[in-house]
Amino acid sequence: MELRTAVSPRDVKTYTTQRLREEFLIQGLFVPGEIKLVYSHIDRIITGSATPAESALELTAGDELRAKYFCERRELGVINIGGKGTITVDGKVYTVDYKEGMYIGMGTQKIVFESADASNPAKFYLNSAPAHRTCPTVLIKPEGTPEEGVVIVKDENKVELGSLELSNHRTICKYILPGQVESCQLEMGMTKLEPGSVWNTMPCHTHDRRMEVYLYFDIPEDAFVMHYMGEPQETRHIVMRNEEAVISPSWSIHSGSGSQAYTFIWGMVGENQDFDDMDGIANQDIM
Ligand SMILES: O=C(O)C(=O)C[C@H](O)C(=O)CO
Ligand SMILES: [Zn+2]
Repeated sequence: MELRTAVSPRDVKTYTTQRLREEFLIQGLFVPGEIKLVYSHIDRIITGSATPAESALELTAGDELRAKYFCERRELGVINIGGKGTITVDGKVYTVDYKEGMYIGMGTQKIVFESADASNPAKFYLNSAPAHRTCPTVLIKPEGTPEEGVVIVKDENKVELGSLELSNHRTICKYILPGQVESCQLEMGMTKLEPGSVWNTMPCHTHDRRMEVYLYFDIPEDAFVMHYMGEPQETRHIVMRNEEAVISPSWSIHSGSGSQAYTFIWGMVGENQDFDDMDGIANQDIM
């Protein structure tokens, strides 16, 4: 498991492009046959991927957690951005299709990822946070019919924002947050830019109560997203390619503009679970 330490905004504003990328950018996700995990000291979020190919992949704690199993003291959010797969949770098999997700509660001992078709592997994106109690494990579907152990994202948690005129027309789909799926601190969801729109999270905001990680995807090889970070008056950028993630400290803005429309998954952990608890920054005030 790769370890990333916490950083001060006083230092970050002196960083070069390369240093910013070393500190905040997560590359190399979704390698077939591999689990990749990045442990950040910032609210102790773990960001990663499980991409089972010919054989199953089991999520293990690794030495870094000093735990008997990964979820001994942790909760886990998963969203699949690849082909159909299964996640076996303490022996119960869940089929998780493209853009479906799971919340896996603290205390789960055995988590195994498999793809239905090794030639079109599942790409399970993972966000994990320390947990203090066990919340129910559920499969999360953006659409469909509720059933035992399966939660459908409510219409109220599919929020259309922005406009084509402002180049930020997008839909936020909230998978894990209070009133949708119960968790200890993790919030997770997906935002899709409409064709012709390129800006996410603009006007931008910070929320010192929570850190955030973005995974950008649905980006063609010759396209990119300019991710903006930093204190509102000390903005910096990181050039992001397809299926790359970026760690956003709680003091940092986190916005992006792409060379064309894209989709991203956001995950937050920290002091509260109030999605709307944001400190907006007027466009006139960023530098
Ligand atoms: O495009 C957006 O706006 C978002 O998706 C905002 C993120 O969900 C976020 O930053 C929540 O704090
Ligand atoms: Zn945010």
